[in-house]
Amino acid sequence: MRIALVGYGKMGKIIEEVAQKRGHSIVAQLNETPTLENLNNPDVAIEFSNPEASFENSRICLQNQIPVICGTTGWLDQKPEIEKIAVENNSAFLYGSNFSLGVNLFFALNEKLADLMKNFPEYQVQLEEIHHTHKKDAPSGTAITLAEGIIKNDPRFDAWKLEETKDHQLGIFALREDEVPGTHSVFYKSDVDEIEIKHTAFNRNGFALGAVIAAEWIQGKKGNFSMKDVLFN
Ligand SMILES: NC(=O)C1=CN([C@@H]2O[C@H](COP(=O)(O)OP(=O)(O)OC[C@H]3O[C@@H](n4cnc5c(N)ncnc54)[C@H](OP(=O)(O)O)[C@@H]3O)[C@@H](O)[C@H]2O)C=CC1
Ligand SMILES: O=C(O)C1=N[C@H](C(=O)O)C[C@H](O)C1
Repeated sequence: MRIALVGYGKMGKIIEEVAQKRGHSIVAQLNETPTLENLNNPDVAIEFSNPEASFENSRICLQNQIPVICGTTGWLDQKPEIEKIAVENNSAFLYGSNFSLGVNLFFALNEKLADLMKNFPEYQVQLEEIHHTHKKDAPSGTAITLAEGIIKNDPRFDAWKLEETKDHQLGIFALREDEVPGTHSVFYKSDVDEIEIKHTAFNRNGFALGAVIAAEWIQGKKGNFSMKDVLFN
């Protein structure tokens, strides 16, 4: 497979290593807006750039019928629009707030736990994410997906907010520490005890492998997808 890396920073470089080990060719390493020329005729674009650039990068690829695997977080208000562009151009788009297998299993566990806990209001729910100090967005995309998973299953909540849980708003503490690759916890705390589920990434390799597996999976497909389609269907 010919892969264009749109965003060649910390993630782009690890994705390159993983993709080459799996026999793929890297045909573009871009830290600028993609064009038909600099994309160099890829089978897929893997987009890990920054919140300001991501929508435009995906738009350009999709309008040229290049499928996009997008891992950039912090631009989600524009997701419905990019999904419309994917369909209108008969192309394919897959967004994942987190591409690691472990986190996608954690997402499923989080939803099951939220469904179980919805009948026990004595437990206060709180989310926490910890990331490296270079991270541009807060809360993390992964924490937002976790919050959405709880809101979907527990009618006590209808929105998320930064900081502490209050009334119908589920709280997310976003902490920034040194070089932490990504740690996410969900706490259910009562007066007498606490239940905690936690995912800790040791490095970025799991995110990169998931993105390459998604790029392999999307070949020949049309429409909008998520990692649930790749891993669990
Ligand atoms: N979904 C997932 O599993 C994961 C998602 N992420 C997300 O991926 C994104 C990137 O993370 P990370 O690699 O750590 O960040 P980095 O800052 O290390 O890399 C981002 C790269 O994008 C480049 N860039 C800047 N402007 C553009 C543009 N217009 N078009 C293309 N590239 C551009 C930057 O170049 P320059 O430095 O020259 O500005 C930089 O090299 C973040 O949003 C992060 O949250 C991260 C890990 C896992
Ligand atoms: O910026 C990062 O590094 C990460 N971003 C993603 C997010 O916002 O959830 C995924 C992972 O946690 C690392």
